[in-house]
Amino acid sequence: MENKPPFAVKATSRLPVPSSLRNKRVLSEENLPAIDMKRFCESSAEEEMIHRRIPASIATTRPKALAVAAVTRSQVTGRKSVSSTRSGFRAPASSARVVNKKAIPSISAPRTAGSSAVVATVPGKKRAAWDLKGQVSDMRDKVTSYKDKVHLLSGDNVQLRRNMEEMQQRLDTLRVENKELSSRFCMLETDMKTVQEKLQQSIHQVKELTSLSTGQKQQITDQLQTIQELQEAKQSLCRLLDSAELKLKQAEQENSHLRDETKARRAQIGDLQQEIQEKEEKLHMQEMDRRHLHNVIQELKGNIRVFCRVRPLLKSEDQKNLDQIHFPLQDKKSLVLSRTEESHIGREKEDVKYDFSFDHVFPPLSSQAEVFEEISLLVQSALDGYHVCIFAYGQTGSGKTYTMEGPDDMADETMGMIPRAVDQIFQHAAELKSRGWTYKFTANFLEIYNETLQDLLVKRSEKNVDYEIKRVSATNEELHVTNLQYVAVASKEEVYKLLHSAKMNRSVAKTSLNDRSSRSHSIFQLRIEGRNEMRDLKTNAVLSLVDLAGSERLDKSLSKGDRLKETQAINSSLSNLGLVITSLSNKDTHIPYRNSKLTYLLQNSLRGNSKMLMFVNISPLGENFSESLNSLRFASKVNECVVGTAQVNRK
Ligand SMILES: Nc1ncnc2c1ncn2[C@@H]1O[C@H](COP(=O)(O)OP(=O)(O)OP(=O)(O)O)[C@@H](O)[C@H]1O
Repeated sequence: MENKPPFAVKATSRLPVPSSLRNKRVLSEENLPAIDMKRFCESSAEEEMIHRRIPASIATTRPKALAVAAVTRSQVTGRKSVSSTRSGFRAPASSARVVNKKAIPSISAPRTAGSSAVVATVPGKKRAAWDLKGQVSDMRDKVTSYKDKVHLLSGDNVQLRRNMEEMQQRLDTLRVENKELSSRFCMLETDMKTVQEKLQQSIHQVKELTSLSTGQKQQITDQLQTIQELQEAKQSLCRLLDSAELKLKQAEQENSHLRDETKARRAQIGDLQQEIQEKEEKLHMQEMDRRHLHNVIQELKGNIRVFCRVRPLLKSEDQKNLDQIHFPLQDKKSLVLSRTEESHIGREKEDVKYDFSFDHVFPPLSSQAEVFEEISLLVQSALDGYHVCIFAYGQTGSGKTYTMEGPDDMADETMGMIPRAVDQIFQHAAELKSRGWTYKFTANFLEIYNETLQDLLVKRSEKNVDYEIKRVSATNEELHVTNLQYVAVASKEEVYKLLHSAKMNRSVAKTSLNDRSSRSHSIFQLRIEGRNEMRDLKTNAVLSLVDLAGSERLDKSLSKGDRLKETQAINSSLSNLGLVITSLSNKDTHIPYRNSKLTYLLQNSLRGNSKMLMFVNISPLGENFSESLNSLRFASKVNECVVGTAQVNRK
């Protein structure tokens, strides 16, 4: 900050100014009156400050008066002026003159009068030495004149004292004013400091604002650039929008065209749907007719049919040991068993022929597929809601298991009737889905050994439970076996897994129980529950596929212990099966189902309203002739039976 003199500040200040200074504005050395410096020097330090402001000219005012006196004295005494130097106030005469003229005009008047009196008393001539009187008179005059001068100077002195008092008063006033001004100055300085601080703050703020503004300017520049980019993007989007709108218009036109087309198509679909409905109805009627005709054929054929299958000679078997089996006609229904027997009289040997005719005869080279083709319609009946039961009857080793299940190393070609039937059932069920049919399947697999039931889906080690055949309820004729595994299956693969595990469980038994599998009946059952929501139809049927125990008769003399018991049990159940079929054929009031576990379990599938098929399996070996003959005779009896008309289990 610039250090300006305080008076300069006062000159620009708007604070009130004392009247004595109002016209002078600035207190200068010219305006100050003459001051008694002796007294002035005795004043306080504050006064000293003022003294410093008083120019030297003021100090010279006193020596001026003394100088006049000194000059006059020198003139009187005739000595050279020394007093002026003695006073200690040496000032140039010119400055004394300036003070006299400008600073104190009021004092000069009495002094002027005094000086004129001194001048008047000085004579122009010198008195002669002898004129002592004259000289005394002159001296007296001089004394008188000096007295006057003293008197005048006393007056001057009084006047000067008055002036000095006035000046002192003025000085006091000025001091007060100065004090006020100082305090104001202090206040102003404080104000100024505050203002300066504010100014600094403002400058700082300005700087900050400037930097902020620079940043904002940059931001604005960036934003302007962004705006430009956005505008460009907007323009390109507008172009896209235009093209999209154009496309939309085209699409709308296309859409309305398509709508018209859809309308026409819908009408077409309506017509077609009606047509489909009519055709479906027709198809349904045809299906019903098919089932009816199928049933009629079954009836004509008899509800129980018998197929004879002769197994081929195995590699391990002797070719010479071949039995005399002939297939005389091409109708695939006849079979002739012949051998040379002794005549009645015992002298001659004669060829004896045994003719048999069945629903179908399969020679040794018949494939599994050919056999299944003949039973597939029967299997289909199970999906239609008929109980179906297929047996394999024959002596041990005649090919029953091969026919029903297939060989151990099963392939697609050698698959037996059970896996083929399962395959067909699931395939047809899937096809019938489009006609509104949905099916639920439940499988079980058991064996009957010595008139006891065993679950083939459970490992033998876990079989410590009793299996009892019971009716589901008093009003429901359906049967179930307690503790037996009834497994819900949804695909043929799931059933194949069950068949495999049953085979494994059975093979364990085979080694531990002396080929028990040949001595037991194995029964695979698949319950098929169909539902047609559209037509509110339900079907419920059981497909039973049975591999019967070997039917050979053992020499009673050789049968002992368990073997005898087994044989008796097998013979009992097989003969009971024959009895049941005969009773059905005879339309007996009592059918002896309860005589064996086999007939009791299969009673619902052995009724007149069910469909039955018996495979009679024959060994080609000559050594098995008698057993083959027995089997064929049994099968012929069954084949002669007419057990009634099959009925669909439909609600
Ligand atoms: N049609 C056939 N083609 C080829 N091999 C056959 C045929 N039928 C049976 N076999 C074979 O004959 C043998 C005996 O057949 P399988 O075991 O099926 O007789 P089984 O009557 O079931 O005997 P078991 O009462 O002891 O079970 C098996 O090795 C089997 O592979």
